[in-house]
Amino acid sequence: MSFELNWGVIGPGRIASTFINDLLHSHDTLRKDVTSKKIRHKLVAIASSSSVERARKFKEDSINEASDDGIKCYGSYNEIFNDPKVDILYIATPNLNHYQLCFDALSHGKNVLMEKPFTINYKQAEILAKLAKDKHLFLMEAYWTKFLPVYREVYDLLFSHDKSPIGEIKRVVSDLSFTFPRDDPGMERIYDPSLGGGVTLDIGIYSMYWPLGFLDKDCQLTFPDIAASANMADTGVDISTAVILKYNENNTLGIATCSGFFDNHSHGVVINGTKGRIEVDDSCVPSEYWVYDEKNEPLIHKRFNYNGRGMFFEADHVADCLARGLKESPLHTLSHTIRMAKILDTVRKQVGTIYPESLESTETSKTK
Ligand SMILES: NC(=O)C1=CN([C@@H]2O[C@H](COP(=O)(O)OP(=O)(O)OC[C@H]3O[C@@H](n4cnc5c(N)ncnc54)[C@H](OP(=O)(O)O)[C@@H]3O)[C@@H](O)[C@H]2O)C=CC1
Ligand SMILES: O=C1OC[C@@H](O)[C@H](O)[C@H]1O
Repeated sequence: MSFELNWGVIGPGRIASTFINDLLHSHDTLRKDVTSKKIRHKLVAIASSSSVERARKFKEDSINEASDDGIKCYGSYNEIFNDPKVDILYIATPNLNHYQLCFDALSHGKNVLMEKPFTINYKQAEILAKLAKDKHLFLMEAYWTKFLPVYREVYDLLFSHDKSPIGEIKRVVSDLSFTFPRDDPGMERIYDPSLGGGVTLDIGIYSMYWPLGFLDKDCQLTFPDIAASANMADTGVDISTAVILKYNENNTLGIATCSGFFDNHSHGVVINGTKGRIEVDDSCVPSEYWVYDEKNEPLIHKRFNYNGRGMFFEADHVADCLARGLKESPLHTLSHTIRMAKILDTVRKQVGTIYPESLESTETSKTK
């Protein structure tokens, strides 16, 4: 029996277009549940807050005709919350309204895949997690990196065997940096504090998730000591940031950096152990990893190629969770999301990225 998941999209912009293209049009053989027809994804509705024409344009641009089985287009977000055909909403708006939209979606009984950063702050993240639990709905932060084959294999190498090939993990160093041109209109969401800008919430989250995921994988350790510092943009948000996370219980260090000043072409992640190290090419979209022993001898080198961006790994995982009746991903739990939200709050406080009170608020109003 095939499980069909009916998706609705809120925020028909850049990343939503990539996600939908992956979801519907990638037939990669690594998508075992899709190629075997165990799960089937369907897009049933798209909502734009600007106009119904914008939703229609998104449909025309992102979806081939074969996938258009009567997709509804709405000119307001509120309408999609009330569409009974929608099983799960993928919310892909800029950071500023993540909390409000997710709150409304859950309140209307919809499961949610919420783009990163999950919320503006920790308090909002906690409220959403509790709401999903109270309403028995599925909720996951769209930290898609965690579902890519490189992340999964490295994780399994380190934690699913009797012996890790690099001994005890002692340090994780990671970076994610891109050139974010100050005057490019598409960069508004990075520079504008009223849109929840700053590199910490935009890309720092990717580099910080490696230390969190590998040094405190089950979020069981005491919250780490954090020291953060940043270069600031003239708009008052951080644009190049360094964070140290010190875990006292297992005596480990995470060093996570991110910058909007340059593209980092060097390896994005190094996991140092007592008997070797693992390097990963990129902290956001990893496609390759290397394992070395303590004498710097190469042990493993593996590269993955697939068709599409790879956001389908996350989407297929979500479908599998829903098919199994799960309300939370076992791989990317809400504890991870809430822990990360607390780390992000701490970093922002230390570096001085301040948002308007309206963004930080946990009060909700009705979405139009
Ligand atoms: N997983 C990943 O790899 C990536 C994730 N992201 C995340 O996805 C989210 C969206 O990013 P991106 O797609 O680049 O965003 P866009 O700037 O393309 O905006 C997405 C859509 O959000 C809607 N929107 C709602 N409110 C606003 C507002 N106040 N200002 C502007 N647009 C608004 C607009 O659609 P309409 O008006 O029609 O409703 C817009 O098209 C961000 O939170 C970002 O962090 C971004 C890039 C990559
Ligand atoms: O999530 C993201 O990943 C890729 C970056 O280019 C983008 O700014 C960010 O939002």
